[in-house]
Amino acid sequence: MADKIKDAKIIFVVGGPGSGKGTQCEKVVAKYGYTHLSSGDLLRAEVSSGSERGMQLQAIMQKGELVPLDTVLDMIKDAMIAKADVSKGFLIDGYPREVKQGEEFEKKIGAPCLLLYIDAKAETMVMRLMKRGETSGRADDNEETIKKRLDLYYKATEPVIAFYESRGIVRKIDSELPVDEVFGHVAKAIDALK
Ligand SMILES: Nc1ccn([C@@H]2O[C@H](COP(=O)(O)OP(=O)(O)OP(=O)(O)O)[C@@H](O)[C@H]2O)c(=O)n1
Ligand SMILES: Nc1nc2c(ncn2[C@@H]2O[C@H](COP(=O)(O)OP(=O)(O)O)[C@@H](O)[C@H]2O)c(=O)[nH]1
Ligand SMILES: [Mg+2]
Repeated sequence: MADKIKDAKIIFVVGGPGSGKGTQCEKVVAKYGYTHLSSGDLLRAEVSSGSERGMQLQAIMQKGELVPLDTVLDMIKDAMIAKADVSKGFLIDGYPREVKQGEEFEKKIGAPCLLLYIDAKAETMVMRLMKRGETSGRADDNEETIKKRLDLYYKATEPVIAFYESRGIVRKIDSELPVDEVFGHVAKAIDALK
């Protein structure tokens, strides 16, 4: 299976909750035709299915905690295999959430060629999420859960960026700018890939 995906580019999209990962990924899909896999969306789809597993996931997500590593990784892997024949590249959005998740991904699937670090200030992220919460219907877009997601991001996910920085594949993107300007920088990072 892993050989099928071997030649496709793998891009990790990492940033805090509400930093704009999903927004930028959509634009990358439109311009480059890459496959966007949001780990959060995959989990929410499982929740919507009403399965037993979905109900367990919902309880974890509502608290802003991390779902067990194997669960998310299996979902990502299955989604990648399903697209392997047609995809030139994969945007892995919202994963890895902790260094261990990155290590397991590489063991089971492959190495990323780029990590897009979507960076916004904490207060910006909170503001965006509160706004998104007015219409998103997401059980975790509320003040209390947002705070927990942010705390966990700084504690568990930021170390992921340092881990890949030592490999020279991190591109830090200032996500305080207007969406199209942010995308300009994202596109530059992708164009630089060979
Ligand atoms: N690799 C992942 C991705 C998501 N989650 C769970 O799913 C929730 C929502 O994830 P996601 O959609 O990625 O949300 P955020 O990054 O917080 O924000 P977003 O839409 O806003 O990217 C997380 O809080 C977490 O409980 C997880 O455990 N592990
Ligand atoms: N002003 C501004 N808002 C943004 C930008 N990017 C995303 N948003 C808004 O911020 C919210 C969170 O964005 P989203 O892409 O869902 O972030 P994610 O949680 O990182 O996936 C959404 O409501 C977006 O409309 C940006 O560059 N500028
Ligand atoms: Mg998102």
